[in-house]
Amino acid sequence: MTPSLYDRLGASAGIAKLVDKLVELHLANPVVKQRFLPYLESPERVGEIKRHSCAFLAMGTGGPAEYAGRSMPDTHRGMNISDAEYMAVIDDILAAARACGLGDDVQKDLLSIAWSLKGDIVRQ
Ligand code: HEM
Repeated sequence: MTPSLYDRLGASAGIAKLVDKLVELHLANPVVKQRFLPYLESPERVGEIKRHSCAFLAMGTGGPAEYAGRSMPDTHRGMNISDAEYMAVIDDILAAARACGLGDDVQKDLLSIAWSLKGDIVRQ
């Protein structure tokens, strides 16, 4: 039996590393960095967003976590996120996975989760 995506991501420690890398890449990505730079002024909010993102990913990949953050449409409502921004975030997800040494199978599974959420996030 194939291990769950949660286990292939390296369980909670692997997911925390992936989310840290992802935030680092978003802050350097010219297409989306303006969305995230203002949060650097509230480090406690950055910590909360990271915790929520870890729980969201753990919950969606077969892990034990309970996600206590807002729904994806509620989180991204009013941001008017474009297709180009969505693609940039997907590029960062795959680059973060590669930087964390995660293999092609994991990248493919992350990509399909990301695509399945597109309608909840773009132009909400
Ligand atoms: C697969 C795509 C995406 C997923 C799974 C995702 C997931 C999340 C999650 C779990 C949070 C934390 C929610 C909370 O703390 O309550 C969040 C926050 C956020 N996301 Fe996304 N997101 C995605 C795409 C995007 C895109 C394309 C953008 C814009 C370029 C974006 C911008 C933001 C911002 C600015 C926040 C902070 C919102 C706030 O708390 O004020 N996200 N996202």
